[in-house]
Amino acid sequence: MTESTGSLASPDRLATAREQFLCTEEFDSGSVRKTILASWSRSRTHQVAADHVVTPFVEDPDLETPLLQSAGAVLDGLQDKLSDLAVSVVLTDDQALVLDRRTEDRALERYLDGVQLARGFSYAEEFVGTNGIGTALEGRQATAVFGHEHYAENLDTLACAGVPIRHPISGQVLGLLDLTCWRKDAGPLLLALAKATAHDIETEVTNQVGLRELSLFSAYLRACRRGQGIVLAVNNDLVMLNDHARQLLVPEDQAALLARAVEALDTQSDRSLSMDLPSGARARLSYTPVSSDVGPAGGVVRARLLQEPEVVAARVDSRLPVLPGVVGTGALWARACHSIGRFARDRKWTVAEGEAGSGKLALARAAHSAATAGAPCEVVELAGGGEWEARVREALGKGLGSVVFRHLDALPAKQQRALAEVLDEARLDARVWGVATVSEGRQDGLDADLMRHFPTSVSVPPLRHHIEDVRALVPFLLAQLGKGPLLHCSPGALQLLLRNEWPGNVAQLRRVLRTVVHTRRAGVIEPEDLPPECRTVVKRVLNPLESLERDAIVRALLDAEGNKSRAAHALGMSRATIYRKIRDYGIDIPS
Ligand SMILES: Nc1ncnc2c1ncn2[C@@H]1O[C@H](COP(=O)(O)OP(=O)(O)OP(=O)(O)O)[C@@H](O)[C@H]1O
Repeated sequence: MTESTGSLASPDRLATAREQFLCTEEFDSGSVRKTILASWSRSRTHQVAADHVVTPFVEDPDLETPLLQSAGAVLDGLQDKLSDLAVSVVLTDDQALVLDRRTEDRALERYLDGVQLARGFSYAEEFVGTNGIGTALEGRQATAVFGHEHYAENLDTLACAGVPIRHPISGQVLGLLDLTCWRKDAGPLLLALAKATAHDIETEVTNQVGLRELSLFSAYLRACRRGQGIVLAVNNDLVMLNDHARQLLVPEDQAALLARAVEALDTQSDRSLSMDLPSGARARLSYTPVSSDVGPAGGVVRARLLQEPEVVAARVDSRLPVLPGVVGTGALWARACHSIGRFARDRKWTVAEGEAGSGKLALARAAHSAATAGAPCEVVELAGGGEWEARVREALGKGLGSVVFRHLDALPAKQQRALAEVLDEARLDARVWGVATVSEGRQDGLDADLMRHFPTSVSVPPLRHHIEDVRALVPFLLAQLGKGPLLHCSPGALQLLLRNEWPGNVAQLRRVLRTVVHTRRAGVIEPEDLPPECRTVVKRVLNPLESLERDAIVRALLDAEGNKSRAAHALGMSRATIYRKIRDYGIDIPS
């Protein structure tokens, strides 16, 4: 629904009402349309300047988006038709960042440059106040703003009509089409033309989505025809599963495989990996990205179950106690505990593979304690070179207990062969259990002779794949840090911890809690006690310089109660820079 523009008051009445609103005086609210009045109030809350436009600038906006590709031909056509008129055609992303602007009229073009309605600038309502772009996106509906209805004074000679563009399947707003002209030339046709153009772009998006999905579907069918295995195809809007996937995988396994496939979408490269599934199956996956004439279309995963069928059938009961010294009942974590516990009991040498800090060593120790309490557990660190051979011989020489070969993948190829020889010579019997920890995705590159000694493997899930275990990990780790019954988390703080991606896994959570216990020794941990990294949602591990910068921005934003301009000022940064960095670091602080 769009509010009628027939109810527009005369420019003078509107100008007076705006002046009075800005001076917080009594004014004739009947002369201002409801949507505009609501937007003026929001603009005031955002403390937008009413006498000029200063808005964030992004130097290199992403111009490779599907929306821009779909809109190109439509914008070219409209630009041709409007070539004799003083009308500017603007396309923004869903955050009101201007991606494209076409203006044939030189005077209008100069004016728009002056008010920063140009590529790379944001026209979000929180920066510019009431305007056809930001206000339409805020209300998620077609909106025209005429003359003095604009919040910022120097937009009052303009009229603009913005129409959100939606994804044909998900309905998600992808961006916005705006037409801007001089106020004196504007009429109801402006909004009608903007709506028709946005509709044409949506039709193009539909065609292109169709092309992408057709490419994905063809790749999926090719993979299905190639064999009897499990095949899944995914993109951000769509999931396809073949019959084998439905018959061989229980729903939890399907969900775990899909989660892996969706993560792989970001990489756009072929990948092969093995993973344990919640049901007890172990699967070997190969992921192939699919592209189409109009860009990336998604990816196809082919999977093969490696585990014996009877083992697959043995489901893990998540109510069973986990191993000693570790906590968590999330399906994938429980699966890893179950497998490694069984391998330790059966003395089957094992590789524990997983991301840094995910708990590989903790699991190895726990499995050792469960299987052979009282016997020694020797951990031999293989990263960083050094005299590992003597330590390995000494550990094996005890002839019982467990030996953890930590960071086995850090050993150069030649030394991996040397280790295989040491293990051959040792002629160990079933009293010794060996377990090696390796980084995610590195198992395949290990020396084949060495791998003969490690016939089984376990994937240790990253914390984000059993995030529910944060609830159990927090009290457990606090107790380890000596604060057991003294400290606990408030629901708000726990919520923040549960929302984090934890690229550094449990080790990162432990580090965070260690920081917290330095400042709060007893009582309740509140959100403000948590360090800045808990306010961000970022999927990669930041380097030290990036972490420092992120922390400084989070602190400045907290000090400024979420006000980005004040935070930017305090840090001596431009608003454009802080705006970009907030996006890059996934910082989430409500104003
Ligand atoms: N489920 C768990 N329950 C209790 N503590 C855990 C759990 N998972 C991990 N931890 C703790 O998290 C920290 C990191 O775990 P650990 O050292 O085992 O990780 P890792 O995968 O071996 O790391 P890296 O590959 O970096 O050496 C340790 O303090 C460990 O005790």
